[in-house]
Amino acid sequence: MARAFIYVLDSFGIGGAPDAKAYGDLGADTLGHIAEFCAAGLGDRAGLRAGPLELPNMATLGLVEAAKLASGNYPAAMARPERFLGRYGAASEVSRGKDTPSGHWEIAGTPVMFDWGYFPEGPDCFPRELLEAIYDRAGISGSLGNCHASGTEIIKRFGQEHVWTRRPIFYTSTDSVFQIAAHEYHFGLDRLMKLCVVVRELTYDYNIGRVIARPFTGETAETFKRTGNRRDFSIAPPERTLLDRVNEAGRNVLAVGKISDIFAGKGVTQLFKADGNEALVDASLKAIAQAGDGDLVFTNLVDFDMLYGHRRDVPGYAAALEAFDARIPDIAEKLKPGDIVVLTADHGCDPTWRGSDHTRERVPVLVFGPGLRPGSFGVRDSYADIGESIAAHLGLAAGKHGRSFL
Ligand SMILES: O=P(O)(O)O[C@H]1O[C@H](CO)[C@@H](O)[C@H]1O
Ligand SMILES: [Mn+2]
Ligand SMILES: [Mn+2]
Repeated sequence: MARAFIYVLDSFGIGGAPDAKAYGDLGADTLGHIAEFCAAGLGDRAGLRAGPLELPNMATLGLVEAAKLASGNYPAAMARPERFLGRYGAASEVSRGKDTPSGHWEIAGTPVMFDWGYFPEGPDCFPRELLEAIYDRAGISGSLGNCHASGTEIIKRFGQEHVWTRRPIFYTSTDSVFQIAAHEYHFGLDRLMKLCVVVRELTYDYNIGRVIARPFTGETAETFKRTGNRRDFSIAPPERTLLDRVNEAGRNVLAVGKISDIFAGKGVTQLFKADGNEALVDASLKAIAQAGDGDLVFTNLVDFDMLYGHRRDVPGYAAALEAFDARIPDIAEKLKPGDIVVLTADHGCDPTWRGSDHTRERVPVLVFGPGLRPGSFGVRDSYADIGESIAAHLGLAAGKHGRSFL
């Protein structure tokens, strides 16, 4: 029996990317800064959490050692275990984008060696001819926003006008994304999804990685709230990924959360949708219970990034890490001989950093399973080593990128 379970803690970087400076991210360190803030009493929030960051299970799997390998520093005030229950290391990203698809595809053995298209900073960031084509094809009279923005801020700013005019809110970020916020009832969820399909079609020529539907509810700037009905319309990965390779070998890929969207459905056998980290972990446990010999369960935990990293919310991020850490025994309990679990991340999103975008960082790679020999495999040059290690574990032929550390 050999099965593999990947959990991507979306945006859980551990600093130290060798090329961080080129991204304006020199010194960014998601874990390091959260630990530092918590140690200084800046991670407290009444009713949520207090004190130094405590991640006892991930620490036992090698997290603090991985952080030291990646950034040169131990995270502040975190306990350092003497014995480890997992194999650990850190990995740098070779893909040029510090975005979700680039990170996930590289984890799945397929780095992105081309440049994505981006929309420039400043007002009217979308080309006029693209907007005209969208209005024409979708039958809408115009749009609001049309700038770089944080998704929660922009619905506060334009939500009311959107409800009055029914014009969708268009915005982007330093990622290769075209995001569309619209009210679930006043605009309509189905209408938003159809609009995204049109925009997806029209943005292939601009080499845009994702069109993202960001539905929200509420009636005032104070009560507007994004819902769990977000959907990502991604372009397909440029080459076969680990998911296709598992699939072509006649095995199943069980995709939990955003994974299927991120891979444009390619190689996915079965989809498990859930909203929020807790429900996503529950869904992953169901997937694990169903997984057979040779199967892959691939889970994305989006809250770290969407609710806390982009929102620059240190206590929120710390509490979410602590909550996930407490679920690790639930995962460990489900393991059978021959199973391996990989905990990793797709990029950083340091909640102490300027702005609201992702940060270029190394990521932790924590591997555990019955009978797996503990110890360090050092800093890997590419996330692709993760995909190759899983491929080797599942008995698949070697791929084009990366080397197994198992
Ligand atoms: O600010 P919100 O809407 O959460 O957007 C963020 O989410 C996008 C996709 O993950 C990123 O590109 C960033 O813009
Ligand atoms: Mn991400
Ligand atoms: Mn993000």
